[in-house]
Amino acid sequence: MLLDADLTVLLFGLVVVSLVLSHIHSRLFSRASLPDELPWVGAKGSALSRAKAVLLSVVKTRQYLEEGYYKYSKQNKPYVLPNILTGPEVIIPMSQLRWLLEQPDSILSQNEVNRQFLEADYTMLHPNIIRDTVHERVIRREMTNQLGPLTEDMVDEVEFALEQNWGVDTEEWREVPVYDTMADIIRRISNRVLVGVPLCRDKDYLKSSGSFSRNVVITAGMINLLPHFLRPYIIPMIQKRKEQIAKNEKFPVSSYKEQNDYIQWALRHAFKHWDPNERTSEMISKRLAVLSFAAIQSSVITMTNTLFDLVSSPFAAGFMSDLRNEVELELGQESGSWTKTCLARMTHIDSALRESMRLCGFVSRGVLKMVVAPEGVTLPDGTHLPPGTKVGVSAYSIHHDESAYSGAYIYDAFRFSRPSKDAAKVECVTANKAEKAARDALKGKTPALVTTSDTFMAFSHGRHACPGRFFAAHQLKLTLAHIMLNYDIEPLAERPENKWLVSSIGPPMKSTIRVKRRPGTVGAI
Ligand code: HEM
Repeated sequence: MLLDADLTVLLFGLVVVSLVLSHIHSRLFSRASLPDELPWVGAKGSALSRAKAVLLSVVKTRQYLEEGYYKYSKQNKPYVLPNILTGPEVIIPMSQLRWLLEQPDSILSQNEVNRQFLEADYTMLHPNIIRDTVHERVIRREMTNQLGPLTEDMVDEVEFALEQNWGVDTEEWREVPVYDTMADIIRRISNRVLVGVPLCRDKDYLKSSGSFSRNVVITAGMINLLPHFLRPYIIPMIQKRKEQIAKNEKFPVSSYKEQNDYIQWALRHAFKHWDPNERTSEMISKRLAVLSFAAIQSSVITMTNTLFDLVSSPFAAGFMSDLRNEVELELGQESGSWTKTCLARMTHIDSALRESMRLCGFVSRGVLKMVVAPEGVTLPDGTHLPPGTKVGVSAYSIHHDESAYSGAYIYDAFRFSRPSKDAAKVECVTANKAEKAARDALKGKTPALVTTSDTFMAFSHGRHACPGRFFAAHQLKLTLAHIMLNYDIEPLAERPENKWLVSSIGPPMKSTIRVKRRPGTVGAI
C-alpha cells in the first residue's frame, strides 16, 4: 500500500517536473511562428543563441531596447524583443506608430496584452472586468468631470495623510521611507474619491486594499485564492446605497443627497447597464478592487520616482525653492484656496512630475497590442505577423532619445514648463475637453502632464491611453505642491537606482529621505 502511495507521489512529481520543463523549453526555444527574416535583439540567429537571449531578458531588457533602437528602429526596421515572461514581442520603428494607433481593436488588441500580462482571467476576479471596460466609461464621464468639486476633499486628505506620515516637527529632521509613505498617502487620497469617508480612513480597509494591489502583480495567477477582501467593507455599503436610491425613487425627499464617489457613479452606470450581472453588489465591488489596483500603484510609483529625481538632482535646492515659490504665488492669487484652475497654473509642478515620468516611468514599451485577426497582420514594411504576435514601440527608447530630448538622461525638472524646441515637437493626438483645458491653461506653449504624444508615452498613447490620467495628474500635483509648501527635504548625493525586471521598471522600495516640517506651516493649512 505504502509502495503504491510512494509510486503515485513519484509519478505525480515526474508529471509536474516534465510539464514545467516543457513549458521552460517552449518559452526558451519558441519562435512564436515569427518570420525568419525578423532579427532578434541580443541573439545571433541560432536557436541556442535565441534561448540565451530569452533567458537573459530577465536582466538585460534595458540593454536590448537600447541596442534595438539604434540598430533597427532608427533604420525603420522592426525587430524581436525576447521576453521570458510573456513571450517575444515585435518592436516596430517609430515611423510605424501612426499605423499601429490606427488599427482597429478587431485586428490589434491592447486588451489582450493586458489580459495575458496580468493573467486577468485568474487575477481580475471576473472575466467581464477586462473584456467590458465599464469603469473606463465611469472614469471618463464621472471622475474626470468631478475633479473640481472633489478638490476640497482631496486636499483635506493630502493634509491629513502627510501629517500622519511625515509628522509636524519643525525642529528635528525625520527619516522617512519614500515608497511606503507615498503608498499610504496616495492610497488615502485615491480612496477618498473611490469610497469616501469614513472607509478611506479605516486602517484595516486600507491595509487590505494595499495588499490586493501589490499582489496582483507579484502573484498574478494566485490572487483568486485570496479571500474576497472587500466583502466585509464594501458589499454592505453598496447594499445600503442601493436601498437608499430605491427608497428615494419611490418616495423622493429633498434632504436626500447622493454621495460623490466612485461607488455612487458605478451604481448609476450599473443600473443603466444591459447585463444584470453588472448590477450586483459583488460585481461592483470587484470592479472597484481592480480599479484601485490600476489607480493606486501607478501613482505611488510615479510620486516615489519624482521625489527621488528631485532631491538627487545637483540642482535640488533651486528646483525645490522654485516649486515652492510657484505654489505660494498661485495659491496666493486664489486667497489660499486650492482650486482646479490654481493647480492648472502650477506649470513647474506639472513639469517636475512629467519629467520624472519621461526619465523614470515604469512603462518600457508603449502601445503594446496583440494581433487578434485570424489571418494575421502585415506591417507597413511588408513583414507579415501571425495571430497572437505582440507588437509595440519602445517608449523607453524615445523617452531617452537625444534628438527628442536634449540631455535625455538628466532630470531637468522644468523641461516642460519652459517653452522650448522639445515642447514644440509635441503633437496632441487624443485631445478631449479636459485635456484641451489643461493645455489652454499652459497657454498652448508647453505640454501638460496629461498630454500624450509620439514622444511621451508614460500614459500610453492613442485610443487606449490611460483614462485615469486626469485624476492621476490632479492627485499627484496636489501631493507634490503640498510637500513643497510644507516640508524641507535634505538633498541626496546620489539617486537610489530603479530596478528592471524583464520589461518592468520598479522604483527604489526601501530608500529613505530626511524631511522637516517648515516653520509656520503647522495648523496653517
Ligand atoms: C501616474 C499614474 C498612472 C500611470 C503612469 C498610468 C499609466 C497607464 C498606462 C501606461 C496604461 C495603458 C496600459 C496598456 O494598456 O498598455 C493605463 C491604462 C489604464 N489606466 Fe492608468 N495610469 C495611471 C493612473 C491611473 C488612474 C489614477 C486610474 C483610475 C482612476 C487609471 C486607470 C486606468 C485604466 C482603467 C486603464 C485601462 C484603459 C484601457 O484598457 O483602455 N490609471 N494606465
